[in-house]
Amino acid sequence: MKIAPSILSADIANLGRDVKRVEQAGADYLHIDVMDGNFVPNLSFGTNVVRQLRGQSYLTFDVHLMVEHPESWIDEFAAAGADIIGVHYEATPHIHRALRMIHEAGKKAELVICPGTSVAMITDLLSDVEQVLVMTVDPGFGGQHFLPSMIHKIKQLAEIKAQQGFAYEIEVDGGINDQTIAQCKQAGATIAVAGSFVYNHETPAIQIQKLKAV
Ligand SMILES: O=C(CO)[C@@H](O)[C@H](O)COP(=O)(O)O
Ligand SMILES: [Fe+2]
Repeated sequence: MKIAPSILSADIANLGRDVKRVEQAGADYLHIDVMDGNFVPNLSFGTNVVRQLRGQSYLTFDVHLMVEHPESWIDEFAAAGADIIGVHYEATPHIHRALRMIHEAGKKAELVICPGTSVAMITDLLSDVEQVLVMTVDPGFGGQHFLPSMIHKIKQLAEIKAQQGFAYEIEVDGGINDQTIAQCKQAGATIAVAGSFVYNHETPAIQIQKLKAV
């Protein structure tokens, strides 16, 4: 599986150093959580953080937009250096337009679903995305417990992918550690985001190796 450390749990006063640490440890993506205080009850990073880190890292930037009306932000995050832009199904009545805008900006489109959204709601969109992100916690905070009841969605997405011949990656985000990642992998997930498991440890590289070993 690809590993995408989430900088939400990094030491923000030493963000550049913490990004280098996971880059050198073999991380595949860098997961950047963008929160607007409306769609989720928290604030995090803006375009300036993406732009500054872009100058320092060759990792694929996986930008998870937890903002209302993500259409207003797609071009700005694309210009700042995002490689993959994730938009929540629940964040806009015009999700198809948002996904199209990501492609028009030359980036990979990711569709994200909250725990309360079923796969049935997004089947008409699956041919239009490079990545689907199944939230395995309620979005907004790091360090929450994994919701095992989300596993069936990963299985459903993996089945549809095989049946229809789609190539989307299946990403999981929230409460991922060296135990829960195994369940996700078995269900068909191909990318795992991990924040607190990686960064709430004095040696993030050891944590990444543990995840990669699964
Ligand atoms: O999108 C989010 C939270 O809303 C995540 O990307 C978190 O950053 C994951 O943190 P952990 O659950 O791995 O600590
Ligand atoms: Fe995230």
